[in-house]
Amino acid sequence: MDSGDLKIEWARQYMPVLGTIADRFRKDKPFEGMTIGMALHVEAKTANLVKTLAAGGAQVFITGCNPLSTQDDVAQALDRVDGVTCYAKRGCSVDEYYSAMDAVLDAKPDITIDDGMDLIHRMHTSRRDVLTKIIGGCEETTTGIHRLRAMAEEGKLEFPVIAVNDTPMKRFFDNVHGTGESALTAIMATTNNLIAGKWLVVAGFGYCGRGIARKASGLGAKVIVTEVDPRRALEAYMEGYHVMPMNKAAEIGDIFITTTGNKDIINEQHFKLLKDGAILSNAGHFNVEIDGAWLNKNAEQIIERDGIQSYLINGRTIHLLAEGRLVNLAVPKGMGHPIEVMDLSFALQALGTRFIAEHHTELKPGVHAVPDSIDREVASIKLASLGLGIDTLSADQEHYMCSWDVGT
Ligand SMILES: NC(=O)c1ccc[n+]([C@@H]2O[C@H](COP(=O)([O-])OP(=O)(O)OC[C@H]3O[C@@H](n4cnc5c(N)ncnc54)[C@H](O)[C@@H]3O)[C@@H](O)[C@H]2O)c1
Repeated sequence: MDSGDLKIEWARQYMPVLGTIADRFRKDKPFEGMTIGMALHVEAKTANLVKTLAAGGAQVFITGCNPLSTQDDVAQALDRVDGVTCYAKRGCSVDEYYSAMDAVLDAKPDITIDDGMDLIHRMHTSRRDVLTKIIGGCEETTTGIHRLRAMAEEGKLEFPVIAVNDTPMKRFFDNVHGTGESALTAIMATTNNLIAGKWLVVAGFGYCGRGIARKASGLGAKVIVTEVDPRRALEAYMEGYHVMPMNKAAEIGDIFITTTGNKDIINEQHFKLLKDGAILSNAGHFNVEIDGAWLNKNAEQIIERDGIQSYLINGRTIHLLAEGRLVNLAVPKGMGHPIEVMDLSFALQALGTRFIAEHHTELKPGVHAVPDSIDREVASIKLASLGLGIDTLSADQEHYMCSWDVGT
């Protein structure tokens, strides 16, 4: 086994839910004769999802969904798996990135699996030739769902897509615990900085921001939250965090993590306020949350280290991690989410893909929720793998929960 195979095998040991589903797929072959096109972060956990779909009879074609998140040894190991072709390469140019997407689309997929909606966007613009065969898709992340909903509202989305991100089993674990732990792990591994005692600014108190704030606070950071939603800002305040606008936080923060899914969160006006040595990072999907283009254009000097660009501005140095791309995956030491978390998210992807394969004729073009039965099934398999039991509702309790006639 080479390093890529060893990484995939390491992850497999901690993915009992996906393992259970792979055993079922091996028996039932739900994707026999189908082609699945994927654009996901190509690393060891994703490789196990790909192998699960191939075990179900699919021909799988995959590329990356970010130029910096591919692990080349894993991509090569995946390409050697029967029924799998992998085009991903770390550090590819933008042209190479889209050529690899086109190579996936050349395979004429029946089903797509995206993280950020780049495949689906391409199919609806420059690659409309592949729309004739497609039966549906699955989307992994918040930003991809935002884009899909915007498309659907304009009547532009031409096939059904399952919003894997929007289920409790994804948001409560992947976004909260996955992004929370892995963003901080990546920052610590890249900078070798102490978190304890630092002012750590979290922009956006959504699912990801909550996880980052909670875990940073557990490590001893003094957490500042910036928000635009008054309810979420109040929630952050009640959790014990400092709440303020970014132009105030910019003067105080030592480490910044943006996770809004929005653009220009830290921009020119904030760069001018930052302390010398401030560390900026992004955990949102696209590299638009921190205005790196302004820094590249206006810095008096730029020093490149592995995963860190340091910019000299007005006599102060500002450090940007991973070019502002999602820090937990794009820094050289970024491992992405912990394996156990992706076991749940990818179990949802695998069962969502099967749902599309079996029910696409009943689904209209648009964004569809993951059926609640699938979400519960993933939770139940995970609980069983942990050896944990829970109670069940009695018939009397079920009746009580659905009735209105019993009062005080
Ligand atoms: N790094 C990862 O591995 C990973 C994992 C999951 C999701 N994501 C990405 O992280 C981003 C956030 O996801 P989420 O599930 O937490 O979304 P969410 O919608 O739950 O939270 C986003 C929050 O940002 C706030 N916000 C928007 N604009 C803002 C601004 N200008 N200033 C301050 N706050 C602002 C919103 O009010 C909201 O509370 C998305 O881009 C998503 O795709 C990344």
